[in-house]
Amino acid sequence: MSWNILPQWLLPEQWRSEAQERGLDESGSKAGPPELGKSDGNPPQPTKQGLPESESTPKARPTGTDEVPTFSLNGHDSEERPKPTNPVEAKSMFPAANSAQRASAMPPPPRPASKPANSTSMGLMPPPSRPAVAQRGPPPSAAASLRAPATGPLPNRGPPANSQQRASGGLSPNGAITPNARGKVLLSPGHSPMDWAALTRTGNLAGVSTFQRVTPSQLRSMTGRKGKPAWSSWQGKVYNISPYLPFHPGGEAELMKAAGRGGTKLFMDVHPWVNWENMLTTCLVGVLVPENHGMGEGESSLEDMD
Ligand code: HEM
Repeated sequence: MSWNILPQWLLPEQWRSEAQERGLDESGSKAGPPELGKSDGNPPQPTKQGLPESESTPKARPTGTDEVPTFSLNGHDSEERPKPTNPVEAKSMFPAANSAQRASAMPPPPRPASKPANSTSMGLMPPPSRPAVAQRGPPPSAAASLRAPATGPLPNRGPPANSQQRASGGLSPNGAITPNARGKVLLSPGHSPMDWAALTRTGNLAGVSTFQRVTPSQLRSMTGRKGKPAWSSWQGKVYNISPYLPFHPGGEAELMKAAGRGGTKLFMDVHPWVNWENMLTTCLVGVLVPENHGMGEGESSLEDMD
C-alpha cells in the first residue's frame, strides 16, 4: 500500500489510525510513539520532539519546498520513481527521465493527421471540404452525348435562326449576326456540329438517288432559291449544301455565297482546316463535268429530269 509514503497529517482519518495501530512509519519500520499522527487537523510542527533518530523522510517534517508528493494507487511505482529535480522534467513525466526513449534520438511518434482539433491548435488550416459530388441525372442518351463534343469547336446554341435575336443580335455594330470575333453565329438548338454528324449518319442527304454528272449550267441553277436545292462544288465534286445551312457555324448567309457555284476559294479563304469532305460525304451529288459532257446540244440530263 502506498499510504505509508504520505505524511501522517495527509492521510485520511481511517488510514491514519490504522497506521498508528500498526505502529509503522513511512519506511515500513517500527515507528516511534503514536503521538506522531495526532488528528488535530494541523500539520506536525518541525520539531525533533517525539521523532526517532532513524526517521529520514520529510513526511512528518515539511522541508519548506513546493514539492507535493504524488499519490498513486500503485504503491510500487510511487516508491521507485525518482523525484525530479529539474522543473521541466517535473512537468513532463512521460517518457521517464531515465528511460530509453529519452536517451535515444528517435523523434516522437507522429501525431494522427486526421484530428481537426490538433490541426487547428497547430495553426494549420483544416483540410478543404470535399467538393460536392456533381449532381448527375440519368445517363445521357446516345443522341445527347453526340451533342456534347469533347473536342473541337463548342456548339453554338442560341435563338433560332429566324428569331429576333438572331436578326438584330450579335456584337457587330453593323447588325451582322456575328456574335464573336471569328464570325461564328449562334446556331439554333439541335444544330451543333455533333448534331450534324449524327444527321449525316442517318442516310443520304444529297437529294438525288443516283450519282450525277453535273454541268456548270446545272450547277448555276441550283441556288437554293425558288424551291431548288443549293448545290456547290469543291474540287470537282458537287454537294447539296441545303441540309447543312442551319448547321454552318459561319451562318447560312456565308454558306449561301457558295450556292450555285464553286466554293473552294471561299471555303479555303475562311477555314482551310475544316474537313469539308468528311462533313459533306452524304451530301455528295456527283462530279462536275464540262458543259457539253455527253450531250450533243449541251443540254443537261438533270435539267430534263426536272
Ligand atoms: C459546305 C461547305 C462548308 C463547310 C462544311 C463549312 C464548315 C464550317 C465549320 C466547321 C466552321 C467552324 C470552324 C471552326 O470552328 O474552326 C465554319 C465556320 C465558318 N465558315 Fe464555313 N463551311 C463551309 C463553307 C463556307 C463558306 C463557303 C464560307 C464563306 C463564303 C464559310 C464561312 C465561314 C465563316 C465566316 C465561319 C466562321 C469563322 C470561323 O469559324 O473561322 N463557310 N464553317
